[in-house]
Amino acid sequence: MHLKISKLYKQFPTKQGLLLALKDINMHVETGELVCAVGASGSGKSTLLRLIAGLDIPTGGEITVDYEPVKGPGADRGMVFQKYTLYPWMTVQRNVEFGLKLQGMPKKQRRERASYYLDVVGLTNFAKSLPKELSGGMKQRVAIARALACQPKILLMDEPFGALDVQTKEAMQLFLLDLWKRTRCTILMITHDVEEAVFLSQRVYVMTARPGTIQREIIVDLPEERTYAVKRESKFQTYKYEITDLLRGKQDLKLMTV
Ligand SMILES: Nc1ncnc2c1ncn2[C@@H]1O[C@H](COP(=O)(O)OP(=O)(O)OP(=O)(O)O)[C@@H](O)[C@H]1O
Repeated sequence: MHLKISKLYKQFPTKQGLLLALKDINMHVETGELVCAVGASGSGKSTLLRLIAGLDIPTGGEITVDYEPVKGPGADRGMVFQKYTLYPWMTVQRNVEFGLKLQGMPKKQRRERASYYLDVVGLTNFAKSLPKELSGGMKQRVAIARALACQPKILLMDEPFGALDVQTKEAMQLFLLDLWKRTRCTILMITHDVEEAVFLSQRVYVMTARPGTIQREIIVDLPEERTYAVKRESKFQTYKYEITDLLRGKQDLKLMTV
């Protein structure tokens, strides 16, 4: 798998005129990587992910998956959003099967595939439950199982843990790292949480706002085996401060001009 984004621009028409949401974005994700794009509100993170997912069209530039230009949504890219997007009237099992049903997969095969991924996310015992019977973290695990069930080349995650409380969020980060290690899936995640980006990634793209650009690519040279203890290491803190300073840079400048 090779995701490549070249000279990507996105403009939106607004009442005040054209708004440049993304400017000259260049990035890539390779097979088996877990990469985060981190940025403040308005840096164009969601816009970027929507363009990669094929839910919107760029104003300029190109996105390719395995050298094929993205022209619309496709099963090769799985999405997990911040807000739970499960169908409340369907059981957990049916929710996970839904995408496979749309693809026309026969019933027996999709039952087996969904059961497999429910096991991967540790929710076999909740297959018959309704989403309302699950905690926030469990709902996100169902959403991840649903995306993985379609066996995408890359999982695109839009602030997946943003709506969770601090403890659940930390547990879900460890869950994601463990899942990534077991399945070796390729993940591009966007987040505004610097600590989350450093904790999860091998590489971090730092985005700044107005217009949204990639200010820096940072290779996170931390042990692959990450536990909470990593967060206390001075190297972890250095990455965190470096990224926070990059994000703060523009804000300080703005404050000085007010
Ligand atoms: N459909 C749209 N029409 C007009 N402007 C838009 C549209 N979508 C996004 N924008 C603008 O583009 C910029 C980037 O928005 P985007 O939601 O991608 O940022 P973000 O980094 O994901 O922010 P947040 O973390 O708050 O979700 C913002 O200024 C936003 O107002």
